[in-house]
Amino acid sequence: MRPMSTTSSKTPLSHIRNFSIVAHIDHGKSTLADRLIQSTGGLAEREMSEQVLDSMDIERERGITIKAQTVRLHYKANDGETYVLNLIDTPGHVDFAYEVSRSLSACEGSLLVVDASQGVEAQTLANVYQAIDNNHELVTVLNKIDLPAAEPERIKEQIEEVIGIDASDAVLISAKTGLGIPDVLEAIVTKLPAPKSEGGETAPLKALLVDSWYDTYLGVMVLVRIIDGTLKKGMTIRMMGTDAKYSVERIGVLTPKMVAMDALGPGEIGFITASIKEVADTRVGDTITEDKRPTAKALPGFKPAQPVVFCGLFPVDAADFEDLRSAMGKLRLNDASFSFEMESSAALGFGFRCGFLGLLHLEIIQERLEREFDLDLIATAPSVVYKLFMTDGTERELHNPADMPDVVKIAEIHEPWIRATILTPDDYLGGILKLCQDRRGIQIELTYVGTRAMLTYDLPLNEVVFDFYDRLKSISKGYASFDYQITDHKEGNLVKMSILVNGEPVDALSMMVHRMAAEKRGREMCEKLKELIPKHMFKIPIQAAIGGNVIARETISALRKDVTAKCYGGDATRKRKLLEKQKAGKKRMRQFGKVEIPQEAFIAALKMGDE
Ligand SMILES: Nc1nc2c(ncn2[C@@H]2O[C@H](COP(=O)(O)OP(=O)(O)OP(=O)(O)O)[C@@H](O)[C@H]2O)c(=O)[nH]1
Repeated sequence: MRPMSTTSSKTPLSHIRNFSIVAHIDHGKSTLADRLIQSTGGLAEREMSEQVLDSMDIERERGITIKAQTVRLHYKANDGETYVLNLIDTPGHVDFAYEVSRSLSACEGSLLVVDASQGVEAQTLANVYQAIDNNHELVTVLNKIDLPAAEPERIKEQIEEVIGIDASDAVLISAKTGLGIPDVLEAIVTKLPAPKSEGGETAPLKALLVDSWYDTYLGVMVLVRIIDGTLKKGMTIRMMGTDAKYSVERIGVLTPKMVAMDALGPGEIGFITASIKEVADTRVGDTITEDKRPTAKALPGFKPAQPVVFCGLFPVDAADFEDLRSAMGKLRLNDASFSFEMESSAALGFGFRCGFLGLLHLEIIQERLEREFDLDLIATAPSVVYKLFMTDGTERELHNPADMPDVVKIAEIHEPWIRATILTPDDYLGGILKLCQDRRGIQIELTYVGTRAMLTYDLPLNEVVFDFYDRLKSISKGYASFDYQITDHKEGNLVKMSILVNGEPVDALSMMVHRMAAEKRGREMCEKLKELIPKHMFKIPIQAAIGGNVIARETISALRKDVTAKCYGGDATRKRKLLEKQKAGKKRMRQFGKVEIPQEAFIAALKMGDE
């Protein structure tokens, strides 16, 4: 007898649909996914947490999806047949484009969700093109038609014009009220193709390793998509990329609750556990086969996601160093794209040099370390990866401005460039053009989508990692959308700018800048630091320098001995306030030689204002 929790497997291919949802952030992907789960009975209403698919707290708070997950739904269609629908969730943010692409490769179709009041945005484009690249069939879904501002007919035209796909039969829904959800389910069955399998269920096993994560109870879990053959419990599998062998312990699907299975057949998606020690032992994109009867040819693999932004993370309190190391180790268990190695800074002591997929990824990790592990951290200026071509013919990568070799030994410095797509209401176009121009951007294209401008710019990533996105949002009052991809490395006239406080270089503030922008940036940094560093008993010079050349300078004047002297003794409240202010200022300071620098000064100094 089989245990009760086990479901029999191997749905015929014709009755399987594997799909993703692609959308711009906030267009309602998670709300729609919840509705689909709810209306197919995957979870009883009371079990629905607000957003079932976004399982991590921070994701929920920020309303973004980070880790791709999957659910298996059972749907009885109008033709009377019951279908298995596998939804693979994809992250919506530009930093995680790589995860989007690997999730898409496990399915045959996508729901393209567009907010019927907002229309096509930058990430709609980026994500839909990725789906098209993966040969996906698309079902267009216009969401939020309950909103008075919804204009489904206009948005249909816009989709046809901008994306170039037929949107005449788009499904109109409100994921919020549930309107139109049955039509979405029906469209998934009738418009998206069933998976294909050349070999069928008796062929040698060929499965795609889609994702892996660490579960506290079950250990490493691997999400697989079966292409050919049958994956069974107890089978000895081999990962063709790493040549590692494992015995399959558990097979299951997420509904979204875990349900055990005996086997998975062609076209199916599920997870396995196999006593794999670390997530790092699994390689996303790898082909899984049966050890004793392997498939002849592996699937084309993915290239691993490369960190593109690096920064140093240091504990404010040196005693927290070991805690920081262990917290980072824990986060890495589930996030192989986050890397770290020990670093020591003259200014900040011991910490870690960390690599991230992008700025949002950096922020999320920093926030999780501070919140979940209760650590106070100082982050240094984010840096992109530069390629250094040395005069002796060798090539090396520079992740940290502090490691910059002697300039006379460098022949050329190359920096990464991106191609950015920006969609904005016409009113803000002027401001955005100026921002792109100030950041060394090269305009590639400017077209119109209705009343909105669509801009394509090539920009050095170095100019984007600081606060480009924040600036873009503030210039456009939040209306502009932005997406990018890294294109190539190009030679740049780059120099390392150091900041000296009271004659001592503060290594955590040094950064790579373009020669032409160095003076302006140096001046801004000095001015900001002048505001942010409290007065001391002596004069403090603040200087920006390239090599031995000082390019900007400010001086913080010396403090009068008694801060309350000006109060003439009379006003007691004012006196107390001043003293309190002074006391508060003592918190989270770092000592640099004789000077104390408040932590906020680092963060603020690294965000350069344009105006
Ligand atoms: N009025 C209205 N609001 C909706 C509808 N669908 C979603 N929303 C709201 O739109 C916001 C964004 O919805 P989400 O489902 O979180 O968007 P998302 O696309 O999953 O966002 P990411 O997870 O960041 O990719 C939420 O505040 C939803 O409540 C709808 O049909 N009508």
